[in-house]
Amino acid sequence: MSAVDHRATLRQHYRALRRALSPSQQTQAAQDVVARCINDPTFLTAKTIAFYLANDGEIDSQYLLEYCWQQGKTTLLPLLDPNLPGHLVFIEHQAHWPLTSNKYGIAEPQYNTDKVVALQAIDIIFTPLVAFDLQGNRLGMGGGYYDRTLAALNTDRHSTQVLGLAHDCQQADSLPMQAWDIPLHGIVTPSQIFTLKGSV
Ligand SMILES: Nc1nc2c(c(=O)[nH]1)N(C=O)[C@@H](CNc1ccc(C(=O)N[C@@H](CCC(=O)O)C(=O)O)cc1)CN2
Ligand SMILES: Nc1ncnc2c1ncn2[C@@H]1O[C@H](COP(=O)(O)OP(=O)(O)OP(=O)(O)O)[C@@H](O)[C@H]1O
Repeated sequence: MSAVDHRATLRQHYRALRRALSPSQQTQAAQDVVARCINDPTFLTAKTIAFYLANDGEIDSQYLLEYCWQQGKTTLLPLLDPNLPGHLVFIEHQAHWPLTSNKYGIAEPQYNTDKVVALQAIDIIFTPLVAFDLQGNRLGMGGGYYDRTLAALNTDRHSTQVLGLAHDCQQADSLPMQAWDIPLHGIVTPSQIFTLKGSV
């Protein structure tokens, strides 16, 4: 089986696992993630945090987002970059600000250059993922959006922490790595926070 086929098979497997979670399991998982984060020093000191709006059984970051609103943090959501196909921009989003649906049916903020935040100015980027391993490999939906966008962090000096947010059932023993993959600094699941080698 080619590497691409293998990734496609893995995607199907882990997407089915997360979609099989019941609404009450999803709610519990989303609440547990808040409990894990609110004692974490990286999270506590972060002022600007990028989230995503859950799709396809992904762990829901809405409670964590709402907690950040209460704490007065600057919260961001990804938007498919209208100027650079295949890339994301991170846009400020606060309670009740309008959202529209993108081509995948995922809600996203409206494009507004005044609200775009540069990658290096973000303290934590929570990424959605299909599967992760403890080497920091991330298997996403296959669009390459996060890898292309986060590639800028490979070269620049920065303190941005890229953290996967995932259900425990999305943990794989070992995922195939691609040359362009951007390793995660950590992974937050309902049961624990994994801090990986190389993070600050
Ligand atoms: N919640 C969330 N937001 C996100 C991402 C994500 O993975 N999750 N993305 C992470 O990069 C970007 C969008 N990437 C995506 C890539 C593929 C599909 C997807 O559903 N593909 C379908 C086919 C959909 C179609 O073409 O109409 C599929 O593979 O079944 C969704 C999002 C930006 N926003
Ligand atoms: N830095 C990059 N530069 C150019 N192309 C890239 C880059 N990163 C990824 N790609 C392209 O994107 C395609 C999808 O990549 P990959 O399967 O790793 O996506 P993914 O991480 O699963 O998706 P996503 O980040 O959207 O959740 C790859 O076939 C690759 O050609």
